[in-house]
Amino acid sequence: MSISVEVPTPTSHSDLAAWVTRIAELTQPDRIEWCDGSEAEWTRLTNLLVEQGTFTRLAKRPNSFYAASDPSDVARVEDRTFICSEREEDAGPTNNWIAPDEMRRTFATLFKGCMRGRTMYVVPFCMGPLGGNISQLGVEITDSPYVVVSMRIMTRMGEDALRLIEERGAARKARESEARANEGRGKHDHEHGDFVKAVHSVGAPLAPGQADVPWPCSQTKYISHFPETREIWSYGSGYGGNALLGKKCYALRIASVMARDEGWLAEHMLILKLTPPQGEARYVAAAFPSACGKTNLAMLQPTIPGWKVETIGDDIAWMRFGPDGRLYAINPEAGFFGVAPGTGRSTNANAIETLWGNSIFTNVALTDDGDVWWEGLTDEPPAHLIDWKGRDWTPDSPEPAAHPNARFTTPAEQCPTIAPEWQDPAGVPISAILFGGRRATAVPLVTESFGWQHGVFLGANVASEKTAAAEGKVGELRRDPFAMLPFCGYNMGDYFAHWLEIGRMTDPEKLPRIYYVNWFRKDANGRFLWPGFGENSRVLKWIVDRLNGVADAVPTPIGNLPASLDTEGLDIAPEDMELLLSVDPEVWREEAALIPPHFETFGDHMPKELWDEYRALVQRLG
Ligand SMILES: Nc1nc2c(ncn2[C@@H]2O[C@H](COP(=O)(O)OP(=O)(O)OP(=O)(O)O)[C@@H](O)[C@H]2O)c(=O)[nH]1
Ligand SMILES: O=C([O-])CC(=O)C(=O)O
Ligand SMILES: [Mn+2]
Repeated sequence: MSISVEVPTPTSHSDLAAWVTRIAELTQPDRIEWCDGSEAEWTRLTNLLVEQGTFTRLAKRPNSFYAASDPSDVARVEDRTFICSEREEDAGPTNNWIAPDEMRRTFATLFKGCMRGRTMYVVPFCMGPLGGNISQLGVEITDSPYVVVSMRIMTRMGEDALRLIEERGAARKARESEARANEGRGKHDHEHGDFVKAVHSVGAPLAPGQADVPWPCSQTKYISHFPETREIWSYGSGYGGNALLGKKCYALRIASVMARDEGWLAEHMLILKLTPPQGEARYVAAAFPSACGKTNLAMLQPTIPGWKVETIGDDIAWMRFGPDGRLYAINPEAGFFGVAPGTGRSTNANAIETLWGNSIFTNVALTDDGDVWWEGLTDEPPAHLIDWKGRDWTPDSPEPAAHPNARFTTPAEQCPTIAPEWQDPAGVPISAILFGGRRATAVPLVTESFGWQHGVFLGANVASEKTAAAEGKVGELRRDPFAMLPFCGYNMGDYFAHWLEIGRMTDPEKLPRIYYVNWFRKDANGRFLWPGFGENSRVLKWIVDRLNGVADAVPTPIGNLPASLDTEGLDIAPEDMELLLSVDPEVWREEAALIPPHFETFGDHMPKELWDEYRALVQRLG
């Protein structure tokens, strides 16, 4: 195949140049641009997006934009997400699988000419601080300028990342020629190339003269991952979780495979720093399913006096053992792609402060004076809005003004609580790991695991009521082990085994302690029993006090519960508090009965240790 435009290849990295040329020949764009990540490029592309009608410039927020997606392209599409491993068994029972050869044949047709009439952007990026040991490199090719500007907020994108890819390439070449000189003595490592290759198209080629739409996308969607070759191919969607390929596709699905192979962890976790009034700062990581409170907890404003929370990350953590045998975490992202609805001054003032400018708002509502609004931003809605579907909206309108999965894209460095060490390439040492989900019943406010293996058992059993972050019915209870169900790039049974293996890689004393939390318990009338948000600091305090050996716990069949929680100044009925910190053996026998069918889906990939934990739980429940 040939292409009528010249393919610029301003790089010394020959594999990268060859790959870009190959993709251009396949997709046939009208123009090709290499992104440098500069301010000038941002200005040019945001202006272009305004001209095309994708963006509306916000009069009230500097350098900020409103975008409304096609109404069919608002969330991750889990049933169109594929792990294309060589063996179906390696994708496991929780992932959709298509054989890599078959997927490649499909893509050879689907991507053929799919960028006609559009510009193909080449976006080099780094996940994690530039040059850091835990950081990883990638290049996304995309035909969406919305994706380019979003990637500039969410990753370290452009010139610097390209230079790192070129340096890696040069270093590899030097290693290879040395190995050749030593004639096979320097045996080759299994090399995966110097960067992850990610191809994205909205799947909406334009015929000559055909007018574009504000949000091009396709009814045909594929979000595909090739774990063995560390490649990502995404077609048909412009929505963040499907299209910003550094995020879920790379930093979770591909990175989880790298982490399995290399002895580290790539997790759907926030990272926060907690400093008690007197005493040492602690770092905590927490995994909750999508739209279950990670961003909120990461930016929490403690209601207990003297305690301070600072933010390292709100969605993804990469953790590796440091030289001292402790687990160190980095946030591989540079921005927040957060749920807008429910974010307001009373729930997450720090997020609101972060959003002062330089931000993109997708599927929120537009105010008459050129600002954005969503349910929960203010107590009183404005008298008139343009809703996310572009219609006039008043408080009497039957539908919400913002889509429930409306999102903001904003630079992490703008967060008032961002920790000074958030970009430390060495990461921060993790003292505690929290799991949780939305559970209206049964699950206490906080439970401490008996140890690492029991903690892995708790993680493997995470269940949550479904949210709007993915297509499907909201509210249904589903298992979401480690909050990684949609994000684990390999067999989840093997993933559980990997977590157990991590626990054997260091001195048990140096491992983080594992907790299970639930902010979402409801009473018979459907009202949340726990006030949540800033009050969650009371739970964090108990956890830190436990780490420091100064708080008591009561053993129960499911784990250790607080003997008491600091509720000073909290307006909560004693009977509610009692329910929040209770374990009903009858209810838990029913809960336990749901575990075997869940574990059985993993067949002989399910580690024996977790079955042991199940049997021990049943025995404790009597
Ligand atoms: N009741 C209650 N709701 C909460 C609490 N914390 C967060 N939420 C709600 O959870 C929803 C989304 O939470 P986020 O923090 O944005 O979710 P996330 O886990 O970061 O989600 P992703 O970005 O999708 O991975 C919002 O509707 C919040 O109002 C809490 O402590 N109590
Ligand atoms: O990927 C997205 O669309 C946003 C996100 O964090 C999630 O769904 O967990
Ligand atoms: Mn997420």
